[in-house]
Amino acid sequence: MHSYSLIAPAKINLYLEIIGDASGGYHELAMILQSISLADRIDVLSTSNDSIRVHCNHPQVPTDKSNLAYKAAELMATQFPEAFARYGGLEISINKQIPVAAGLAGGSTNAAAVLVGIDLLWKLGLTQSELEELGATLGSDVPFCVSGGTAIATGRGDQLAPLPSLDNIYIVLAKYRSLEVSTAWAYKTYRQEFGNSYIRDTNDLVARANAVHSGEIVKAIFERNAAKIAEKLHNDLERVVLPAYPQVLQLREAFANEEGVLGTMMSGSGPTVFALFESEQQAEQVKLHIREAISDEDLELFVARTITHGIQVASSV
Ligand SMILES: C[C@](O)(CO)[C@H](O)COP(=O)(O)OP(=O)(O)OC[C@H]1O[C@@H](n2ccc(N)nc2=O)[C@H](O)[C@@H]1O
Ligand SMILES: Nc1ncnc2c1ncn2[C@@H]1O[C@H](COP(=O)(O)OP(=O)(O)OP(=O)(O)O)[C@@H](O)[C@H]1O
Repeated sequence: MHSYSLIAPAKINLYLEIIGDASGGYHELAMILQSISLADRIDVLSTSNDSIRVHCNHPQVPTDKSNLAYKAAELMATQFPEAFARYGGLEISINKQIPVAAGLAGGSTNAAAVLVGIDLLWKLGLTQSELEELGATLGSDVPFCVSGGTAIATGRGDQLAPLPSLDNIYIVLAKYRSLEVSTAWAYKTYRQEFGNSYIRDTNDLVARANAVHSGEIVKAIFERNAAKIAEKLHNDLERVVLPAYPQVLQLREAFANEEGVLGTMMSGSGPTVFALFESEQQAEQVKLHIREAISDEDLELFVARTITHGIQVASSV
């Protein structure tokens, strides 16, 4: 095989609680991550030269060494120099459907797809946990993007425990195209404003267990009860992003006033806001209403659904 075409799904955060400081300027988290059907397509191709090249159909995405997909390929070339020498260079094409800098792990899922694609292309036979470990060196969201589905993520977001998979909960996602929120800014501002309220002694296991409130949403996930899950959505980063970005707050309020919305929340560090629905029809209807209510061409709206997997192979040649 000389090329693999992969599907790289976005994620939403059903739950994000900041528990404390971790090392290296990161924060210790308790999260629930969920893969969704909104996805990019990544083609990974072996070439006869010895270089790595990235192409993307989206003008906002860099194609140089700063692209996370490039970094993933470079990491594999460094980790497996013999395979790199044997199989030659790599050409990576990104067909971007996931909005950029949106809090949906767009770059992270591209990197995860490149790790999976190169593993197959070079017949390395890496395990899922080996791929996740490599992914963690590229970014906190990358390990989840490899396996996907529904999972609890702790540590800096890279320690994963799978949850029962949630299929076919419908979602509307809303994002202003030109609005970007820096993830580093969101965490730094949270630390400055609320840092003294989280658990500092991270070795105190009882204090930590009491501090994490994710128990109820986890129970609702085990029951596969969409309405209960939607009631327990939570994201600590809303405390800094909503006051600083009135447009994100406006979207949160717009969804909250719509009929059929089970629950609404900002994803990750934003600025995407999502809402959950029992049916596709309700989701489509609310998408239409929001489009009418906020007649701004900068607003992007998508209907998606929860899915049970991360990176998947679409085809190989
Ligand atoms: C907001 C989320 O998307 C929620 O899933 C993630 O926590 C962020 O994941 P990511 O974009 O893959 O993050 P990284 O590329 O690892 O880190 C970007 C920046 O976010 C901050 N960061 C990230 C993760 C974490 N647990 N604590 C942090 O403080 C750090 O300042 C870091 O420099
Ligand atoms: N493959 C990629 N796809 C999208 N953006 C990329 C990629 N590689 C690098 N970037 C850069 O990373 C920045 C963040 O984009 P990305 O779409 O990954 O954010 P995000 O969805 O907020 O990620 P997360 O939810 O993991 O914090 C962009 O502004 C872009 O310049």
